Order: sequence, then structure tokens, then C-alpha cells
Amino acid sequence: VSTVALQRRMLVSLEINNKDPAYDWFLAWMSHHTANVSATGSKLRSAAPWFRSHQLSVQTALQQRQNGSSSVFFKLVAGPGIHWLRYRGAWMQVKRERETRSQQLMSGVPWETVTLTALSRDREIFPRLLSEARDMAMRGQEGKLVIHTPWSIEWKPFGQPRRKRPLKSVVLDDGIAEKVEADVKAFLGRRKWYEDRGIPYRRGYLLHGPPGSGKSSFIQALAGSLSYDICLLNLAERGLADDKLIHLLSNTPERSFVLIEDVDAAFNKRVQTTADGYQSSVTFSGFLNALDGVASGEERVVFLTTNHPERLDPALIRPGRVDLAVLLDDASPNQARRLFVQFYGTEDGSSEGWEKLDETELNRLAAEFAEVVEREIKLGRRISMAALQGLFIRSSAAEAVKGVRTLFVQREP
Ligand SMILES: Nc1ncnc2c1ncn2[C@@H]1O[C@H](COP(=O)(O)OP(=O)(O)OP(=O)(O)O)[C@@H](O)[C@H]1O
Repeated sequence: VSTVALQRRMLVSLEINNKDPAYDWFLAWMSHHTANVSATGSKLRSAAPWFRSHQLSVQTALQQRQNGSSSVFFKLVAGPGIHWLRYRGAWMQVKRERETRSQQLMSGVPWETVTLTALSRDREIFPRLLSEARDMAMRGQEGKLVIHTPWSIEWKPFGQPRRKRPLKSVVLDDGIAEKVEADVKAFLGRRKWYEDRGIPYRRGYLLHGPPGSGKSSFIQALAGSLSYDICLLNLAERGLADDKLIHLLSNTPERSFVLIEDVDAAFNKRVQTTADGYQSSVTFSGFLNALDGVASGEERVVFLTTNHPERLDPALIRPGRVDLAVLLDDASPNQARRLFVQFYGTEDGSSEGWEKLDETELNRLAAEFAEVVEREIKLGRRISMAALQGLFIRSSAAEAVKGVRTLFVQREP
């Protein structure tokens, strides 16, 4: 055995491509262990002793504090080239390479790979390192809702992960939230049932109703409560064509719900295509194909929302595409009462400078408030939950009871 071959046999390599999420996890893990330099350059913390590198590149990060102040950090990350690091007592070589000649076809991002090489006897450090890197990435998002939007043909997290909204804070009419939640949970627990019968493992929901009734808020809160992400898709977005849409829908990140808002606005009628001067380049039939084309064994949960369900083509809302449709309506007296109690019955409410309500007073005002709402509804007038929220934010409980009547609008039933 030649020396080179012997060396080769004694080494083990792992290649990670930037198509794979592990690539970002690993780089984030590595940069976490390298030097931090403050914006003024004054506080250079030396790199971890076990890290040897001469080809660092800079990543700028903004740290926002709770009190609103912020500072900018430059983080030194391992740039393209060769680096050495010691992990759990074993040395390994990290080679980061960028393919300069070709780029990812649609997104224009260059291909990159990192190759980790260690001694064969240390091979078990790779899975350990990767799972540590993954856990670190996940911890950063723990308790948060991640919203992804299309970035060319890929999904990328949009903005910072948001704080999860408690499901109970979205007040729907009796039984609606529970019904949708139970349906989603039942679906997510039945993968095998679908597989055994060869049925595509997908489920579609349509939430319809007037603006400000909580459609988006509810879907986001539900996703958060199940530790799912949201993939937010705007069908009317320029440049989104049928082939891209199919690709996007069949390549959603794991554990994510697809949310397509105002689905009526993209195609009011089946005939509306680019040829008719409509801006969207997604065709209605392309959209149906994209919804249907779920790869076998893959899970897909799609939520559609609309203010105008009557404008939707029956082909879109047939079972298989929309399996459960629910109406989220303007405020009912009961919803109004519950939202009132939620606002004025909490510690936060009373600390805003409003009078502190004891429970009897709170319930009395809430009942009075619900009565006003009921009377107005009987007169054919309506108010959205969003309008009630706005009123509660700017008024005390007693002012809200007095002022709510003026906010009702005449709306088609
Ligand atoms: N049922 C509800 N319970 C609690 N808050 C609500 C409810 N409905 C609306 N809101 C509040 O109103 C605002 C708008 O709600 P949201 O965007 O979810 O409404 P929507 O039905 O999706 O509206 P649109 O049809 O215009 O997209 C949010 O700040 C939300 O907190």
C-alpha cells in the first residue's frame, strides 16, 4: 500500500453542499466559535484556541436589545479556503470552496461546499458535530414562528423569527378554532393511513370572511402552536410563473404550512391569464397542478384565505384541494365579550393606566358591551374583530362600551 493510499484510508471526509440546510447550520456553528469584533474594533476577542484559520471573511450582525438600543458586530467567519479546528479532542480540516464558474440556475447564488476531513478513527465526530450545529440553529428559533417567502425558486426565512402568538388570543366564534385545530392535528397524525391507501398526503383549508376577522392571525397562531413554520406565497407576485410555483410548492421546508392569502385576487375567473392583461403569470390551471402535484409520501398542508369565496372557481374548492372551509365572520356578541375580557381582564390591561377592574365589574361591562354589539347586529350593522382590537387599544373599558356603537358599519350580510 502506497503512503498516499494509506493516508487516504486513514482519513474520512464529509462533504456538505449549500443546497443542504446542514451547510448553514455548520457555518453558523463555526462562526459562533470564532472571534467577535465590535463595530469600533476595540474589543477583539481572540479566536477560540482550537481554531486555526488565515482566511476569514466578515459577516456583519446587528444585535437589538430589549430596550431598543442596538449595536453592530462584525463576526469573523471561515471564508473560502482551508481551516483547522479541533472538536472533542480531534483535529479536522475544513475546506470551504466556492464554485466560480457555475451558479444555482434560478437564484444566481454560487454553489459552495465545505468538506470536513478527519482521521478515520474520529469519524463519529461528524454526526455529533452536525447535530450540535443543528440544535444550535433550532435553539435560536425555539418558541418562535418562522415565516418563509419565495426567493426565486427557494424558500428563505423572511425577517427575524417572530414571537409565537398564543392560539387563545385569536378569538373565533364558538367551536371554530377547535374544529380547525382538531382537523389539522388529526391529519398530521394519519400519514400512514394515507400511505397505506396510496392517497396523496395533503390537506387544504379555506378560511373565508371579511377583512380583519383573524384569518391570517389564526393560521399563524395555529402554526406556532404546532411548531410549524409558514411558507407565505403571493400568487400575484411578478415573475412567479407556473413552473416556479410547482417547484416551490413541492420544495417547502419540513414542518411548514403553505399560506396563500387573498386567493380570489389572483384569479377571479378561470380565463384570467396573462393574455388577458392580468399581471400574474401564474395561470389558474398551473396553480391547480401545483396544488395537486404532491410527491408521494410528502406532507402538504395548504391554507387559502379570501374575503370573497363566491368569486372562487368551483374547481379550486373541491375536496382534495379544499377539504375544510370555514367562515371567520365579523364579531359576534360572544366574540366581542371574550375579546373584551381578554383585553381588560389581564394584568397588562390594568397597567396601561386604565382603572383596575375587579372581576364583577369586568363581567358586567363585558356583558353590557356584548349587548350593544347584539343590538347593532340586529339592526343589520357589523364590526370586525380588528376594529374592536383597535378600540380596546385606545380606550378604557368604560369608554369602549360607550364608543363602540359609532364604529359599526353597514355591510352586506
Ligand atoms: N378573531 C380575532 N381575535 C383576535 N384578534 C383579531 C381577530 N381578528 C382580527 N384580529 C386582529 O386584527 C388584526 C388583523 O387581523 P388579521 O390580519 O388576522 O385579519 P384577516 O382576517 O386575515 O384580514 P384580511 O382578510 O384583511 O387579510 C390583527 O392585529 C389581529 O390581532
